[in-house]
Amino acid sequence: MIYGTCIIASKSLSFKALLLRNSLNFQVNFSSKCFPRQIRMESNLNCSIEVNKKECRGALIVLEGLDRSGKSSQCSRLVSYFEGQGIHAELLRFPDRTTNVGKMISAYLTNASQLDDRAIQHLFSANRWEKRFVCF
Ligand SMILES: Cc1cn([C@H]2C[C@H](O)[C@@H](COP(=O)(O)O)O2)c(=O)[nH]c1=O
Repeated sequence: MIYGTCIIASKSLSFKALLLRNSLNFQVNFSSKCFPRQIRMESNLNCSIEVNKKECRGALIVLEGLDRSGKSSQCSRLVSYFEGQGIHAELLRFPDRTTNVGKMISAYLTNASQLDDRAIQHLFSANRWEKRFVCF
């Protein structure tokens, strides 16, 4: 059984995250203040992320939070943890400024270019589509 979790990272909430204890069989303590939300992704009783079976779809763990709330740091820690457990993990970050669309977003975010607010939101969406082969 594979579970995913969505964690809201916030500067104002205090917690100790218990991540997927039953299915992934590990516990992670986050140094920053986070609030765990929502759990289940998929039910396949023969599938455990611990054994990294090819037929498993894996778990998608999403960290959301305000700018500068520590999402990137916590993601890096999670990836390190998984790698230490011998579990393959990929870190995806959005916006991904390395792609063609990401470069346009980066220019917008650094005030190097001006874009309509609605147009930039479409670019954020397109930026995720650019990474679909990693995600699916
Ligand atoms: C991923 C994403 C980021 N953003 C904003 C939030 C941040 O201010 C900025 C990304 O900053 P960052 O690269 O330092 O994380 O882009 C959106 O407005 N929409 C989105 O979908």
